[in-house]
Amino acid sequence: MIRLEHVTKRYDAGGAPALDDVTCEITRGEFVFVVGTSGSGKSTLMRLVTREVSPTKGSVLVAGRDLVALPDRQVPALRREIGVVFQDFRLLEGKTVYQNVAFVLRVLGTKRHRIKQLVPETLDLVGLDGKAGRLPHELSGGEQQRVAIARAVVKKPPILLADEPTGNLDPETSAEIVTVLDRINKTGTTVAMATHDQGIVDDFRKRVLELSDGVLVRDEASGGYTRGLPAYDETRAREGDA
Ligand SMILES: Nc1ncnc2c1ncn2[C@@H]1O[C@H](COP(=O)(O)OP(=O)(O)OP(=O)(O)O)[C@@H](O)[C@H]1O
Repeated sequence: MIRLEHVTKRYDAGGAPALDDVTCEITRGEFVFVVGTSGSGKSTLMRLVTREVSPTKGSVLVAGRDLVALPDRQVPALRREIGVVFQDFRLLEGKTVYQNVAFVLRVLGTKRHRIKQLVPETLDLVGLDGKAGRLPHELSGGEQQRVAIARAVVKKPPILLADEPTGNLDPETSAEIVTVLDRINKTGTTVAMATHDQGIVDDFRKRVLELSDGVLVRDEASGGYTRGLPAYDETRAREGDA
């Protein structure tokens, strides 16, 4: 679904690379945390996937497209396949929750009856049923982030990128937001979430990609598990039954 091959990104010619020879693959349906200290390259990785920036070297493949070769006129079609959530919720302040989410579909030219179906369904998915008529300033931070998530996924994109989505939230609300992302992942959406929050990474055992000064230094399932372990567990369970 997302593949980076030997990707180097330099914003300034001759400067230190924001990403340095990164190769990784996120397959369809995965949920991956992208971790690393501030400035390690997490946002750059996300921006490469949406083609906000292009690699200095290497290739980026997203949903079957080679983004280096992709003509500019096809970038909007690429972005229709990707929902994005940020740390600051970026809601339209004068519009209600419903209008914020419906706006995306209006821009895409979705038929009115379909909008009337999709918006409530999506508000329900993110746990905002009953809040459709509220304005953003009448919501808590966690609720505002749920609106932003609803807006990102209402067009049913196969990929959801979340860049520090819990950066402005307390630990309990952060866990609720990641639970919402996990629920969306379980509907089949591939999710990549950049975070500094070690507590979240520890609590939600997912694959972790760790960047350090632009270098991919870790790529593993969280909690010390390897991706082979579930099969081993099944064997143990059978032995336990016998
Ligand atoms: N538009 C830009 N122009 C120049 N340098 C940039 C630009 N964007 C990012 N950088 C640099 O690239 C490096 C990686 O930045 P990036 O934003 O990808 O890191 P990050 O891990 O997302 O950090 P944070 O957690 O603080 O958001 C940093 O050294 C940063 O200063």
